[in-house]
Amino acid sequence: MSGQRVDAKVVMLGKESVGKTSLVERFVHHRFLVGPYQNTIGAAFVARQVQVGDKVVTLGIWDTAGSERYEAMSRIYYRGAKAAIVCFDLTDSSSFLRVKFWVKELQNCEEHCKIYLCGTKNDLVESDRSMRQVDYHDVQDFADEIKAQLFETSSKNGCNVDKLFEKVAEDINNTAFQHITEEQGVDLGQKKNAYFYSCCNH
Ligand SMILES: Nc1nc2c(ncn2[C@@H]2O[C@H](COP(=O)(O)OP(=O)(O)OP(=O)(O)O)[C@@H](O)[C@H]2O)c(=O)[nH]1
Repeated sequence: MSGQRVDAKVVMLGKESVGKTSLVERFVHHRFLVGPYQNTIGAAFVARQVQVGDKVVTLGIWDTAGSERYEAMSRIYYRGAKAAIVCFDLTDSSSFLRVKFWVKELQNCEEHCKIYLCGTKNDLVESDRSMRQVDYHDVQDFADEIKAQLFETSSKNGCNVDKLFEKVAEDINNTAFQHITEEQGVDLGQKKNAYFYSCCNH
């Protein structure tokens, strides 16, 4: 396996303005863009390599438009995805309702796509706890129910952003390795647990 490359499609989903583009910007370009909010039209693609042990995993990331106007198009982008990062804004309860819609879609149409829940704009709730509109326990219960991993991130200060994408790459690499090993008749006996990454400050 040494030196083998693994390429995988990753899709960003979630209501408009939850911060999908900002997450990708932070991860790929290590920056947070300030200025007037510009909604994504259709989708944008970017690729970044992540080192996982001695392997390189290339994540091909589709950043979809959150506006319901583009909903039908988003379906095109999650087709064949190995991972979906389903985002919600910790300061907007309606964005978490939208998460449930996307999770149902993925469960019905892309059963092999691994789901990651991502609560965004953690910096806002860290600076003022009254801004939190999405209860942590509700999300964790939902994540457990769908066997998803949960992250709370801030693209503004970078909290947990690399961890999220690195975990995606690691899981993709493990799955690819598991497939190869299973083809070779070896049982890895792996069991993955849902878990949660809280804020960096804790
Ligand atoms: N404070 C704070 N603001 C954020 C964060 N992430 C995004 N924002 C802001 O939220 C707004 C929307 O961010 P985008 O990344 O464009 O959201 P999006 O989900 O890609 O939006 P669509 O393209 O419409 O689907 C922008 O004004 C960002 O600056 C964050 O971590 N912290």
